[in-house]
Order: sequence, then C-alpha cells, then structure tokens
Amino acid sequence: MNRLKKGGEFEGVVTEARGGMYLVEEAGGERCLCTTYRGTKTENIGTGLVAVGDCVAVTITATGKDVEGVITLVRKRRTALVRKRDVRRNRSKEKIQVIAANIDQLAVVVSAEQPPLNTRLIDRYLVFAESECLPAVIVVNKMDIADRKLVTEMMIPYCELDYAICYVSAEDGEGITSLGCKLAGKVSAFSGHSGVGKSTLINVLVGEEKLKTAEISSWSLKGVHTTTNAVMLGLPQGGYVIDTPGIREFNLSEITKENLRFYFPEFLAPMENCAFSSCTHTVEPSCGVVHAVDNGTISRERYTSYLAILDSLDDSM
Ligand SMILES: Nc1nc2c(ncn2[C@@H]2O[C@H](COP(=O)(O)OP(=O)(O)OP(=O)(O)O)[C@@H](O)[C@H]2O)c(=O)[nH]1
Ligand SMILES: [Zn+2]
Repeated sequence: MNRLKKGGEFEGVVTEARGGMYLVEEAGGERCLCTTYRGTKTENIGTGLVAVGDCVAVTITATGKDVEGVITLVRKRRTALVRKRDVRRNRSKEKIQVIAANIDQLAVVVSAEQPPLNTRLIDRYLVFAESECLPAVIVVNKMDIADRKLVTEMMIPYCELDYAICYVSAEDGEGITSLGCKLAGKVSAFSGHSGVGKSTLINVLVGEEKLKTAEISSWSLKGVHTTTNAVMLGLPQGGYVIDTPGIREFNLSEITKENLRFYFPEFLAPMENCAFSSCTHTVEPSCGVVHAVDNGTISRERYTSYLAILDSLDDSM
C-alpha cells in the first residue's frame, strides 16, 4: 500500500460492501477501506448512494495496516441492478436499492447433472436478463458427469437464439479457458440456483489464492461482522465477477403478464401476426406465436416456459 498516501486522492471500483463500509480497489489492485460522509456527492439520482461495482473518487484519511478513506464522489452508473423495497414496511429507507452497478452481462449458471439440467430455470433467468437489457452467457456446469447428448439436444433452442453457451466443468477444468475469454474485461454477475457450482466455478476462475486474500482484517477491527451483500472479484485476464445473494435469489418482480412476452425475443416477429394487439398467446384465436410453435419456428419447450412463468405471475398478483 505504498502508492496510496494520507490526504491523497484516487479513483477506483467498489468491490465489497458491508454495513456501511466499502472496499475500493484502484487500477493497480491496491485497496482502501472506505466510508461515505455527509458531503459524499453522487452523479446518480434517486437510488442507493454506493453499491458494489460503482466507480468512485476517494480521499485517503489513514494509512495504517490497511489504507482507509472516504468516498467523495460516486460516478454515474452505466447499468444498475435494482431491487424495489417494500416502503410500507420500511418508510425511512430508500425505495430503490442498487444490488450491483455497472454490470456488463449476466452469467446464468446451471448444472448439467446433480441437479439435472432444468431449462425452465434457464428461461426464468433469461427473462430476467432480457428485462434488464443485459446480455446473458449460459454456463452449463458439471459436464464431467453429464449425459452429453441429452444436454446438447436440450440446449439447441438457445444456440438458435444466439445466446452464448459455455459447457464447463469446475471439477476437471473443461471449458474454463473459453468461459474465461467470454468474461475477460467485463463485469459479469453470476446467477444460478443453489448447488449448481457457482462458488466452485468462481474459485477456479479467480484462483483460490485470490479468494483467500480478498478477506481483509479491517472488517473485524471495525466491528463489521454482517455478511457480505455482494463481492466483486478480479479475474486474472481482466474484468470482474460479481457474486451476490441479491442476484442469486433474483425475482421477477418487474415482470407482468403484459410485458412478459417482450422478454422472449423469438416471439417478437411472430407476434406481429396475432389478431389482437393485446394477445397473451394462450387462448386467443389467430395467434402468431401459437402458429409459430405449431410450425416449429418457436421451440415448444420455450413456449411451455412462457406459459409456466405467465401462470406464476398470475399467482403473485
Ligand atoms: N461433478 C462436479 N461437481 C461439481 C462441479 N462444480 C461444483 N461441483 C459440486 O457441486 C456442489 C455445489 O457446488 P457449489 O459451488 O457450492 O454450488 P453453488 O452454486 O455455489 O451453491 P450455493 O452456494 O448453495 O448457491 C459441490 O459439492 C461441488 O463440489 C463440477 O463441475 N462437477
Ligand atoms: Zn398471440
């Protein structure tokens, strides 16, 4: 921590947030434990002040065992994954919580086996990605124990939709280099159900040494014991992966019965042929989407996912 001197200023990225304290990493990889203060300025309006992924300006206040500082400015976000809070229960808090800022893509991690490949889940994550205007990379993990023929067949609709797909094994290293290339230089948020191997994959991608050293002593010195909301980990080839409970447990709260159909990209052209502009593509006569399913232009599996999600939205309304 030689380059960061008391009173000095630098710009960096917030890589971890816990209980009002933030780890800010500068371009050279040096890190500074920061707080905000009343004078912290932001170029973003109406959302949480600081989130993992934010680009911030820092003034250094101390250089002891760890460098400490205050965040003076939060730069405008390119993208933000947000969660709307229930304001009735939590009047004093901000309405919109930023889970992670400046994300370039969503890595949708699924397992080929244990648990078996579940395309319904892939479709839910893809709807989420489409609704956030985030490109998605589908990562099919545990290929070492997969029925390859079955898995490749099940993934055909996603190949045809031009989603990036990586077949990998965190266990034996298959496909890790090619996944690494897709993540290079970008900020990728990892999502996926419990047990599909996200942590194991991130360990392999980031390098276990780096994961261990990511923990710094000051958190406990400052009495910050709360579990991490989000962590951003640097990749050896440049870029970061973000692992957050907020994205792991994402919900489709922004999706409605009316807008769901716009998040299945292959529906957009056939939809033009629907007799009714408000067609839900379920029971209406002369439906372009149903017609496209019948003639094989739209995958029946994807259409079944659409119906299942539509149904689940019904329940929550
Ligand atoms: N065979 C095989 N097992 C794997 C692979 N990747 C992960 N596993 C195993 O799958 C289990 C779950 O892995 P985790 O990395 O904890 O999964 P996770 O997605 O982070 O799960 P949560 O932390 O619950 O969200 C562990 O027992 C891993 O050893 C793989 O490529 N092949
Ligand atoms: Zn229709």
